Amino acid sequence: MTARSISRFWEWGRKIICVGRNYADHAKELKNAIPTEPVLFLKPPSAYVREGSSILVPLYSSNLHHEVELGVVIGKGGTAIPQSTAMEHVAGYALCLDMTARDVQDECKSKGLPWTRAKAFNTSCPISEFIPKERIPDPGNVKLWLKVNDQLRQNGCTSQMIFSIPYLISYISEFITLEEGDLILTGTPKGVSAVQQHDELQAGIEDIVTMSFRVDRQQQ
Ligand SMILES: O=C(O)/C=C/C(=O)CC(=O)C(=O)O
Ligand SMILES: [Mg+2]
Repeated sequence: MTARSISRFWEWGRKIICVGRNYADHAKELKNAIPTEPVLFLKPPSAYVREGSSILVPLYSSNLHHEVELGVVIGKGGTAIPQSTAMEHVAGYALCLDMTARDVQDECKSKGLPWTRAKAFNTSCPISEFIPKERIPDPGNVKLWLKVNDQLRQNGCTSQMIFSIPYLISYISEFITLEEGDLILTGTPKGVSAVQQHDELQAGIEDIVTMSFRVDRQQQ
């Protein structure tokens, strides 16, 4: 039996913990208040989709949005991790999209319901290859971009995050034990917008990684 490798963390079936409203410019574009503590939600491992497969617009949505985000891959688990040692728990990173059925999310928000149908559907978490930790020495200062059909829509920097990666690891692990293979999505900068069937999405982290996905509609 071959040993499993963290470089294929998406196969491990571990948690995907997402941080929302972590960039003031994105919170403002959706007319949300700037949070005073992290806003969290979860996606299941069935949300993962890799390059070569399509992002599927759920049958029940007509307003699917892209959100480009830096993902943090946990290499060493822990509970109540102090900020001072939080980065020792990081194995590496991945470029991620937090695909969001915005129409469904708006409906959930207006009814005071959870965002699960808007955020956790199959293919709602496209990811790049695994990026070893050494390749991003300062994850708090890297540029993220996303194009739709060659048009730049998002162009932000992780230095704009309200809550830093060490803070998020410490905050989350106070009440959710982090495990090897978990992924934390750290929120999106401004520029989110709708995608349509047959669109081509391209995203990148500086010259470190790029990825491409096609959008299709879920079949009946
Ligand atoms: O509150 C809203 O209207 C929307 C929030 C999000 O979708 C949060 C994120 O996922 C994010 O900021 O990355
Ligand atoms: Mg997001």
